[in-house]
Amino acid sequence: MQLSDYDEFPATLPIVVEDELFLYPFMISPIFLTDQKDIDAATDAMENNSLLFVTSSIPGKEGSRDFDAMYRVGVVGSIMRKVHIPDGRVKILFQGLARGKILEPAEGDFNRALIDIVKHDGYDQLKVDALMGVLRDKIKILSSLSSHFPADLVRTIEENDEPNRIADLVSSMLKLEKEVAYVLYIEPDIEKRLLGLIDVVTSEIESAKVQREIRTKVHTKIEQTNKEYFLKEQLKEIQHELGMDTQREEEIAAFREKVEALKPHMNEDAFKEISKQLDRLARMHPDSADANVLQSYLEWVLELPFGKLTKKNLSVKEVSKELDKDHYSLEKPKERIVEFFSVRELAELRGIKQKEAGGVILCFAGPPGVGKTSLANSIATALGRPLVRIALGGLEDVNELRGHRRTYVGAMPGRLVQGLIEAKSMDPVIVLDEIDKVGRSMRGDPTAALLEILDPEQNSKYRDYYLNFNIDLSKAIFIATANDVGRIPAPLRDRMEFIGLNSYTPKEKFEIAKRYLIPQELKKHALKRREFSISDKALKILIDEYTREAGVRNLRRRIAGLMRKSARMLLEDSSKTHIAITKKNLEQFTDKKVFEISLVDKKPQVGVVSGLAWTAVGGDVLTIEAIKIKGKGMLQLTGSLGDVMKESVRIAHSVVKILIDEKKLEITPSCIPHTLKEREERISVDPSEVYKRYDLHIHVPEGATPKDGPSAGITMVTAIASILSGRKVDNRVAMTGEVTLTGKVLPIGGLKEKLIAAYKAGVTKALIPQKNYERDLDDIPNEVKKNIKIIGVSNVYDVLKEVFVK
Ligand SMILES: Nc1ncnc2c1ncn2[C@@H]1O[C@H](COP(=O)(O)OP(=O)(O)OP(=O)(O)O)[C@@H](O)[C@H]1O
Repeated sequence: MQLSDYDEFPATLPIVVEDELFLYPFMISPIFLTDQKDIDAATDAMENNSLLFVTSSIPGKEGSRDFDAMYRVGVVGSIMRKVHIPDGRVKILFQGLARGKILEPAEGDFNRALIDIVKHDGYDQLKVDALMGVLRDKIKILSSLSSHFPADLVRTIEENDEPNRIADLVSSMLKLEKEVAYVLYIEPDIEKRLLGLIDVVTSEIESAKVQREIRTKVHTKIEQTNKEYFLKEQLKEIQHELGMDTQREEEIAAFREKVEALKPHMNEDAFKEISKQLDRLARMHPDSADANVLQSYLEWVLELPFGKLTKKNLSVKEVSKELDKDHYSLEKPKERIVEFFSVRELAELRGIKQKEAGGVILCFAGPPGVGKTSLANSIATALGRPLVRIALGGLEDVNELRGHRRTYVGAMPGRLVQGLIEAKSMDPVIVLDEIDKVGRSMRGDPTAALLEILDPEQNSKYRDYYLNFNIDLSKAIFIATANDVGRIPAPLRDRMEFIGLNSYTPKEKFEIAKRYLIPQELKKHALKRREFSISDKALKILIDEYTREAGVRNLRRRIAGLMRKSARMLLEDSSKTHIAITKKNLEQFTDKKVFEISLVDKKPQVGVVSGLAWTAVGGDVLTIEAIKIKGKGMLQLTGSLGDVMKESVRIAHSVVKILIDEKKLEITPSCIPHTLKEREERISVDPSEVYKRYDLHIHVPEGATPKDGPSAGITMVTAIASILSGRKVDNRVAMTGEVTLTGKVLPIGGLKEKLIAAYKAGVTKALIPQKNYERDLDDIPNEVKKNIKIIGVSNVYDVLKEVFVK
């Protein structure tokens, strides 16, 4: 349809209002109609084969089809095609023919109005040509800077002479805001219109230049990102073509299948959390960082042994059998363990829950290598449960135990949860190794976390921060190990039942090696019994001179070393069928000797005394040294002594002073430094002058090792008494005992360790508090009792009677 088909204007035409586009004559544009009034107007125009008037809505009034919401001047044109789209919209292809103007709205169900064609004013050709020249030049510049102006459009502008048409074309390409576009569109004076357009194009050029500058700056970066983006997209496309992206769907489906299978075994809380995270993963872009985090979360949680139990009933008989099978001696600890499990078995038989049965935790306490972990191992074997070992000593952060929240970079579940996963069962035996080392260098509050883990009231709802749901730990059996019970935080200590393990005597070590370590190591080294042997003498030397330890860990290593060498010799020389290690050739098989405990000095000395000490790694013999320097009765202490030990030296000093005052410790005049006058005039001096005129310096060697405790009391008394009285002390006598100001001797701890150490150091006589003598002597190995004369002492007089060389 042509405009000329309408010879009569003004004419009443249906009106369509366009909310987004601003149309110009001579443009062919698709228009989507959603408003019923627009659809009706277009339908009317099609049915009546009439022209259509299309105008834009006034900014801010989009959506309204009232007359005051639309611009008065628009485009008269015809509908080339009309299509109904399935979603209810109607699409028309509209060809603009002329500029039209609403003269007067008309009545009707849809918008109609009396429309007239807007005629252009006449113009000065010369001026307009000049303006058009300027506009064309500007457009050329703009097209070189911006992709909005394609080259063929520039050509059309060059070839066309109709200024209004060119103005329409340029306006349409500039994507002007509606208001600006409308002002230029309705301008009747073409000169003004062209000038307005030149202004707009000039400012467009400026902004295009700035944009270009910015773009060059960020160009390299964007280029790189774009390159990666496109490569990734291409890769995805290729994967899609090859059907490889179904892999992810399969992965999600596999996760879902697993979750469903585990659902009956997990609590509601867990199911909800896991399902939630799985749904999130399914919605995520597979390459996003979050997707990776969730993926590993799901991999972890679905490994948890939900609902898996070993199903074996507790049997004390088996526990006892296993303990005997793998351990020599240790009668008392074994007995205590069996008693502990008897209570549990009884409670189980009678249907009493662990909570009600008291639910205490076993703790094996003793020096390293004496079989704490190995006892726990036997318990696990007897109960048919897997063993999980959690080393608390190496932990730096309490969240390593409880899990890091998922938002933390590199987050993982806590060690306990990892342990359950490793054990593949919810009721393993969990060994909390070195519970006494907890909390000293850790971030967070490990005691609180451990209390929750160990408390049967709370551990059925144990929450790991990473999992973010509760799990039931109450089926697991916890066993703690510690070197020094005193260092376990008090609240934890209250929950535990301690089973003490002590250092082994050389004879015990010998038996353990013969019965257990050698056969076990033979197996590990693929050696047959007839291929390797070690004589008893050689084994004894190995124990005494090549290891220095409370337990047998290094001894095991030494034996393993012998076997490695033997295995090599057997392989290298096929004529050899047997390697025998004897006292003579032992040195060729092992490296340097380490003397276990240095032997005490056999030579009696003044001011040098052997004291017995207990440490977390076993007993020890400490030499205490005292010297006197002329002075004013001051006391100087060195050797990293703790406060309690310092106090006990002061007490000892006072006790000796009183002994001197009461003439219980003989001070010969030669011990006292006399003045010249006293010497010349032979003035007799009171014995008390000895402690007034001498400063004392007390030192405990191995100065870098911290020492504390009151049990060196009688040793200090001896050292001070010896130095002041000038009497020699028999160093083969060693002693331990706290001393009071009145000279009484109080009992001490760790007696067994101390006496074993004394025995190893070649001590012949040991002075111990009378109370310990009466109470603890049964625990001391016979081997020690046979070789050392043990004497109970109640006060310092008893001590001094025994120590000096006559
Ligand atoms: N009485 C024993 N009978 C047989 N073997 C023993 C005995 N005591 C210890 N062992 C062996 O000594 C080695 C060290 O023991 P274990 O690892 O249990 O020491 P531990 O007390 O747990 O030390 P730590 O405190 O350093 O962990 C083990 O190989 C164990 O088999």
